[in-house]
Order: sequence, then structure tokens, then C-alpha cells
Amino acid sequence: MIVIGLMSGTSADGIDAAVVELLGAPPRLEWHVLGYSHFAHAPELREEIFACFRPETGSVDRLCSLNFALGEAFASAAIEAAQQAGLSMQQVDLIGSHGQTLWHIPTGKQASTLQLGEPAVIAERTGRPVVSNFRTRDMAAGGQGAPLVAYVDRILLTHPENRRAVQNIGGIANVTYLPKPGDGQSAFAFDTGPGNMLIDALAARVSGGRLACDVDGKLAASGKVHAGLLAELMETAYLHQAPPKTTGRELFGHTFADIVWTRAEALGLSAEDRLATVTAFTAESIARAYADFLPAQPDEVILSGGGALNPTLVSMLARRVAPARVLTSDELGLQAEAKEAVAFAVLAYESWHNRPGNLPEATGARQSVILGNFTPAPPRQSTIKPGSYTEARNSYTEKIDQVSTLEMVQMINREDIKVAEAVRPELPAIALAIDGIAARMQSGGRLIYIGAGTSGRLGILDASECPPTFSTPPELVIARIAGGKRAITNAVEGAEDDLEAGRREIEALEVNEKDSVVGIAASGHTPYVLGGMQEARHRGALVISLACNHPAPIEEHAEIVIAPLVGPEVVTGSTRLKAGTAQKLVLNMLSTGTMIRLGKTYSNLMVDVQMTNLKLRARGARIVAQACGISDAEARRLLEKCDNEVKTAIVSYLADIPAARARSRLTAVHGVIRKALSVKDL
Ligand SMILES: Nc1ncnc2c1ncn2[C@@H]1O[C@H](COP(=O)(O)OP(=O)(O)OP(=O)(O)O)[C@@H](O)[C@H]1O
Ligand SMILES: CC(=O)N[C@H]1[C@@H]2OC[C@@H](O2)[C@@H](O)[C@@H]1O[C@H](C)C(=O)O
Repeated sequence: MIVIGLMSGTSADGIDAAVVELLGAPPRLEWHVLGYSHFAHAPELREEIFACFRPETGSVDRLCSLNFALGEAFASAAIEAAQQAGLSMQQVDLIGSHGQTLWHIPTGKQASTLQLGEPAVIAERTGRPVVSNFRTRDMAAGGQGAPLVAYVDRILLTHPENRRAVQNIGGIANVTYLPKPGDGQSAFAFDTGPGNMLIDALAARVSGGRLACDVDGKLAASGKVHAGLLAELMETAYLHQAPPKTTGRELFGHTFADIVWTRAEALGLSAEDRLATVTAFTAESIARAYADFLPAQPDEVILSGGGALNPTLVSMLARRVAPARVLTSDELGLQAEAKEAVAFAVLAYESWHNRPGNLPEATGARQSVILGNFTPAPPRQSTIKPGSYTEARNSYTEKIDQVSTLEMVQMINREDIKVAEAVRPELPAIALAIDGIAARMQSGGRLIYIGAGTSGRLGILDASECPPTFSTPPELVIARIAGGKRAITNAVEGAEDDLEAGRREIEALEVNEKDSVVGIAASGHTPYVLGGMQEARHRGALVISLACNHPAPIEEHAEIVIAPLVGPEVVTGSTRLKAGTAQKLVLNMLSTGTMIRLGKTYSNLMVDVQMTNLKLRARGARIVAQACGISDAEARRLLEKCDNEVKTAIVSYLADIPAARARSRLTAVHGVIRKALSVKDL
């Protein structure tokens, strides 16, 4: 699944957007970052956010508008990030949007939190479903709503031998402690205190608003830490509270910066000394938190967040946490600035799969809960352009002719993995189709596939496998291909463009309202298929379309639309690849599902097997043995008494009746074993 994670942190400098491919489930969650982009907020938006941070200026009308303005900014960031990762929005399955924290009261009677960035706006602009508002559910369960990345850190960064402190330094600094698996401890996390928030505030003040931060820690590097002021700052009560704990701009925001500024003025500190002192405050508060609250000192400190880009801060911290080794998450393959955005992609993925995403040890919640609110995507029609996928170019495989053969097949495999995912949203339509086909077959109808080229061949393949698998008569599941039998092995140019030929096929089959016709066309355009479907509809059959574009012309003639959107092919336009695989998967489901509904299996055993050769004889005996729980030898003897009819043998044994009675019961219930076992003889 491809998920975009969006985050605007407490620094409110802009939106981090990570495009992440996710597969599987924890503890074996596979993740791969396909792209990361940072979008600085427009100055007016940033000003508005900061105005809304202050209770004196953050009026309710401003908050109301800001919520929508942020929604627009998040939506643009998602669209841009997908583009930069070489993906169409259609290829993105889900968006996880943290939003912008405006206010956060972690504990007490008024405990609550507010993240803005309207998800309805994001869903409407991007056409994708959104999970947002992650923190509230944890708080409703008694937690502090933060830190949430701890859950993801634990999955992505736990080390078999080293104890790790995963330290994010954003506006606020937060740590996730990851014990060694052998320690018998749980991971936990808390906010250590200020990150860059005070550094940014002082950099802005000393530069008269010119600097948004102390770029590369230059000012701090040329100043001297004032030990007295640092000691005073270290007395801040929050730093001495035991976790779980979280904090924010409410504590370390402008009011705190005002106090520091006033003290620094009184002490006559230079601009550089002021920056050196608040930078040391961040480093010292982190190191002190480790000493006071971690069960053991970490072997490694893994840095992320913008603070990892400030060398002065990093070296101050490294000195204080020695002998722990200080690394950035980049060195572990996770870009430091991208980590939080990646985390919200993972959390959205977990919520999407109904799995909890909070770590009660970190937030203090009473239990794990599924996080977030879900905003559905708009109906597909409103966002997808016709015909734009099967022929589109796949930017991910542009170098496929230049990479090694192993990399080449890895590229193909990565695309193939998306196929079953693309079929998933179509399952309700597929289930509807199966029930419709089965109901019609019960009253004597047939299943007819019609397609051209690969789509036609796939129909032929599926139809021709039904008789040997389910003992169906060959005229029950039928396939027609443009150009006739010759087209199965040779391309018959032009045949697919013949609308009239498709119509005639259906006419010749004397299709009627008991039949079901599946029109198969990767592009969704093929005239031959369109002609056949049109005629089938006219004759009252159940008509189903199977295409890999949406909307597609063949849908106009279909009662049920199946459209697995697999996206651009590895080799442009080669729809025998992903589109073909998706069609095969759907046809497998249609025929197998219909046959199961018709009782062609008993449990998951193919009881309608015909014992026409040695291999099938052995299989028949095995099926009887498995269904009845008897030995192979007993099954063979039983089959002999039952004229080698597998179903008769099973009913005879399980109902403990002679073969003849078993056979007549089966006839009375159209060969369905479960029904034959539950009916009484007349
Ligand atoms: N080159 C740099 N030199 C110094 N500081 C930098 C540099 N680049 C980024 N930063 C700092 O990183 C901050 C942004 O960090 P980040 O994006 O991780 O914060 P955030 O996600 O907004 O915060 P939080 O994690 O608290 O929600 C900037 O405000 C700045 O202080
Ligand atoms: C309420 C809120 O937005 N908290 C943020 C903030 O920024 C850093 C720190 O404080 C952290 O606790 C949290 O974000 C990260 C992403 C978290 O929840 O893990």
C-alpha cells in the first residue's frame, strides 16, 4: 500500500511529506520511503499560525479559517509529494495527516488537544481517503496524546544488541527508549523538553526577525554558555517530572522566551552567548532526562528532526551523553527530517488495518487504541480521468534497461505486489458478480467471457479449466476471443476493432436473461468487447465489465463494474503484465467463487473431480479420505462401492447410507453435499 504521511510540527516552519510503501504487519512490517519533500509554509500562513498560537490573538474566527487554509496547504503538499515521487495521486492508497498542533493540554481536568488542517479538504482535493486527528483517541483513553512516534520507532528502529534512545529534536524534543529485546522491558517515550523552539525564538529576536533559526548553529558556536542562567533554566519544573509527560508551545513558547530574554538582558549577555546558553539548555535537558528517567543509559542515540542539522547542538549533546554513540537516523536509512512524516504514514496504515497505534507506556493511556478519524475518498468518477493508466509511463522503471538483471526483476516484482492490492477495493463488486452468476447458473444459465488479445486468452484459459477442475460441462463456462480460435496463439490484427463481430458472437450463442457475460478489456475500450456486451445487455443477460481503467466505455453496458486500477505497466502499455495478472486474479475469483456457491467443493476440497486418469484417481481417493477422515485404502474401497463417484462416496459414508440413496439425495439437491447431508430421504 502506498501512504503519504503529512506533518507540520511545533516549529510550524512547513509541511513534511513522506511517500511510503508499506507491506505486511508488525513485527514484520516492510517499509520503503519512496520520496520525502519539505514545503515551507507561505509567510502569511505562518504568521496566521503563530497568531493563533497565542490565546490573545487566536480568536475563534481565525482558527476556523486557519483550519481550512491548512487543509489546502496539506492537500497541495500531498499532491506535490506524490508527483516528486513519480506517482499519480491514483497510485496513492491513503493519506495520514497529523495536522498542525495549535494547543495541547496533556493532563488535568481540561486535558485536550487541537490539531488543525481540515481532512475533508485534503480528501476532496486529492481524491484519496485520509486518516487524521491521531491524538484525540489516545487522550480519550486517558493518555496524553503524545508522543505517538514511539510506536513506529519501536517497529522500525529496535536493535537486537544495542539499547537505543531515538531522539527527535523538533520544536519540542522527544525521546523513545528502545531496550534490547533481552532486557525484558517495554519501549517507552516522553518529551524531554524544548527542542529548537527557544533557539528559534532567540535567533529571531537577536536578528530583529531576520533569522528564523540559528542556521547551522553558527551564533551558538561563537558564544559562551552562561552557567548560571543554564542552571536556572534547568530548574524548570517540567524537567523534573517523571514520565509519562508531554509538553509544547504552551510551556516553552513565547512567554518562556520572554523570561529568558529578560534574564539575559539583566545579565548583559551578548547575542552569541544567549544562543549558546539556550542551545546548551536543549542539550542539557535531554541528557538529564536520560540520566533521571531511562532504566539504563543508551548505547546509541539516534537523532532526527531539524535539530540534527544544528552541529553546535549535536556536539553539545554528544559530550553530555558520552559514551553513547550519537548517530542520525539518516545513517540507519531514515532521513532525519522525514522521520515524523514517515511515522504518520505508518500510523495511518495501522489504523486503516484496524490495528492500534499508541504505545500506552509512552502516552499513559489505559489501553492501546486505534487512532484517528477516517475521511473517505470522493467517489472515483470525480477524480479519475478515462484511459490514463494502462498506457501511462511508469517513472519508476524508466531505467529498467540499464540496471542489472536482478534489479530488473526486483522492479517487476515491486510492481506486481501492487496487483492484489488493486483488486482489493473491487471485492464487493466481485462478490456481487459471483452471487449473480451463481443464481443464474442455478436456473440453467451460463458464464460467458468475451475479450480480445491477452484479455481474450485469459477468458479462454479460465473457461477451459472449469471442466477438469469442477467437472462442469464444457458449455457451462464459455469464452470468446476476437479473431476466433486462431487468435489464441496468433495475434489477429484488427479483430478487436470489430464491434459487429462481438455482437454476432453473443447472438450466435443465443444469450438470454439466465446467462452472465463478462466483458474483459484492460483498456476498457475494445470495440469487439463493447459490441458483445451491448448485445448481451439487450438480451437481458447479467453483464459485468472487467477493465483496468476507470471510468471506461465498457462500463456503460455493465450492471456490475470491476476495475482493478493497477497503474502504469513496467513496460509502457504492456497490459499483459499487471493488468493481465489482475484480470487473471479476478477471473479466478469469479469462476472459483461461483463454483463454491454451487457446491462444487465440500469444505475446500474439489469434490467434483472426474477420475479420468491415474493422477485424478489418486486425488479422488485422497479427497474422500480427507472429507471422511478415513485412510486412503478405505477411501478406495468406498469409491469402488460407489461407482468411483467422489460425492456419492462422501455422502454415503458421512450419512451412513447405501450408495444408491446417497446418489438420489445428491440428485435432489443439485449435487450439493452439505444439502444432501442435511435432507431427509423422501
Ligand atoms: N541548518 C539548520 N541549522 C540549525 N537549525 C536548523 C537547521 N535546519 C533546521 N533547523 C531547526 O529545525 C527546526 C525544524 O525542525 P523540525 O521540522 O524537526 O520541527 P517540527 O517537526 O516542526 O517540530 P516537532 O517535532 O516538535 O513537532 C527549525 O525550526 C530549526 O530550528
Ligand atoms: C501535541 C504535539 O503535537 N506534540 C508533538 C510535539 O512535537 C514533538 C513532541 O511535542 C511530540 O510529543 C509530539 O509530536 C511527535 C510527532 C509525537 O507525537 O511523537
